Amino acid sequence: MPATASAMFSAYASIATSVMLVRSLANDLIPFELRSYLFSTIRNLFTPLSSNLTLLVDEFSGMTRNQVFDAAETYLRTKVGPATSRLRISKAPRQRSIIVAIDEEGGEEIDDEFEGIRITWRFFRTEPKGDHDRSGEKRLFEITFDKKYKDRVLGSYLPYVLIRAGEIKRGEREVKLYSRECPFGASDDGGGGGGGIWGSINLDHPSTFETLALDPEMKKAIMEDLDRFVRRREFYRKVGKAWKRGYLLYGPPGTGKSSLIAAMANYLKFDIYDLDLTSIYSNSDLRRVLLSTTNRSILVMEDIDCSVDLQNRQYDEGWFEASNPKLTLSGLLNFIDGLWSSCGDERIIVFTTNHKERLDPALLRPGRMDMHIHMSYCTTNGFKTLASNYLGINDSHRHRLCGEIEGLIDTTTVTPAEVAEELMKSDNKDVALEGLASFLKRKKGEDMEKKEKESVEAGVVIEGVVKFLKRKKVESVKKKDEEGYNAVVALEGLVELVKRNRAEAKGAFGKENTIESDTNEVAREGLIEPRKSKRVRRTCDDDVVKKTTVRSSRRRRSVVRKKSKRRF
Ligand SMILES: Nc1ncnc2c1ncn2[C@@H]1O[C@H](COP(=O)(O)OP(=O)(O)OP(=O)(O)O)[C@@H](O)[C@H]1O
Repeated sequence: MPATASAMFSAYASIATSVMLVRSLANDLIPFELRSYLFSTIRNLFTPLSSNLTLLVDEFSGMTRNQVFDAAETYLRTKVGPATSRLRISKAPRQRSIIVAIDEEGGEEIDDEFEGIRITWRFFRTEPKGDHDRSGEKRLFEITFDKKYKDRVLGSYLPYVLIRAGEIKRGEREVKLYSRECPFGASDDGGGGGGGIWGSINLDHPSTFETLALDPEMKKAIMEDLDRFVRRREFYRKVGKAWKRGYLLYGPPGTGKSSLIAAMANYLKFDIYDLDLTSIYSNSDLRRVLLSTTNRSILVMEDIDCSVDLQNRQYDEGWFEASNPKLTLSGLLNFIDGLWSSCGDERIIVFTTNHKERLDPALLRPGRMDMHIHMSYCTTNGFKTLASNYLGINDSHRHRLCGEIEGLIDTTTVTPAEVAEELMKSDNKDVALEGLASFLKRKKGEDMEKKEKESVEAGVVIEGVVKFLKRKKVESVKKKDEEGYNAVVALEGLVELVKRNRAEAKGAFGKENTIESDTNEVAREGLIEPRKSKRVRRTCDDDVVKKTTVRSSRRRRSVVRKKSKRRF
């Protein structure tokens, strides 16, 4: 027995030595490529041929996220079948619905079928290979299917997964409100929007176009404008314009500017980036912050007239800007319609102001802010919407006080916020509407008192001017001073004009909601035919004054010329 064991051991030793010798000879004599080929041929001889093909989907593609991976995560949530044994659920604070996802740890397999092709998805992770491996843990999906369907899976199935994932995301999407001063510091969804510069929370603002107290025509116009904007990707590309749109919302405080922005975001499911310009110190700061916003978003700059002193355009250009890297108007304009504006798609920019007249004309120039929306004091239509929202009162169930209230609203400067406040005071319709009616009567009294006071003050000033002019006219006639006389007559004309405008303005409250758009731009956008285009402009008190001024001063000049000829 021992002799046999020793013989076996020596035979094994000599075989092992020969194998090692052959191997080292093969390594030395046969090139690497030929060796691999031989080994794989031998291996294939003993392995049954697989009819399956496996695709690997990494989480990252270079430095950026792999869109197929992200789409698969979303898509597979809807593919949970009877074979699935573990699911992962989550809900971030303020998120409305529970998110169900496949369990990444359990190596779950999910079967899917597409046009008769059976496809199996499997999720797995790869651990870093030792301390030297800097790539860290990797997350992957494995997609397995019959090889013969390779083209259909790559050409039809995967694009379908991408589209479906987009639809699912849009359907369950929560609108986010991003702010640089967000108390949560980072996005509460763990999502990457904002690149760390912005923090976000879910936008819980319930405002919608249905709840907004606005003129129905104006609501329709804004909604149509938004719809047209989002479906015009190809149009913007064709005409060589950045895919963005600017809205200027102006009007007194409490007329619904912020509510309209929330309604727009809820309607389009666009995130809101709320930018406080006072926290921006330089143009490069602005550029950095704006570049970290995402597509399909609304960038809001509220109270633009008081945010920063953007009036001094003469200092913006040239050496001054280079030596003072502060935030300037030109820096801002560059983002609205300069080269930087083309960075990103489907962007909406909204400026709000309580004082449009204080804005630099450069900001208002056509093409900068595409739509100027006047948010007015409450109108009858506005009241009807609020009464329906707050008390469930509508035209078929009109309250006895509605007529009186509508009459009062027409002649009072009251904001929708004030009306809403009164309507909220009681659930009882009688009590709430009686409260509103007496509030409006009080307000109307105050309005009239204020107007009367202003009118008396202005009247005193005008009378003083009239007396002064009469004296001067007599003096210039005595001195035969034709130039002085003409000047006095011209000034008299102006005084008359002011008087007339005051009378006109007394009747007008400027209460209609209006939209102004540059009609060339409107024509370009295909809203109206170019030949019918004209500047759409109505109802602002200032406009009434401006138009009258132009017309009347022309008339006045000819009257002055005739009169002075007659006199001398
Ligand atoms: N047009 C409106 N339709 C419905 N509700 C409105 C409207 N305007 C104001 N409100 C109500 O008044 C509140 C304040 O309005 P909002 O903040 O939108 O006004 P704003 O014009 O943005 O004011 P500010 O200029 O002071 O920011 C809102 O929460 C809403 O309840």
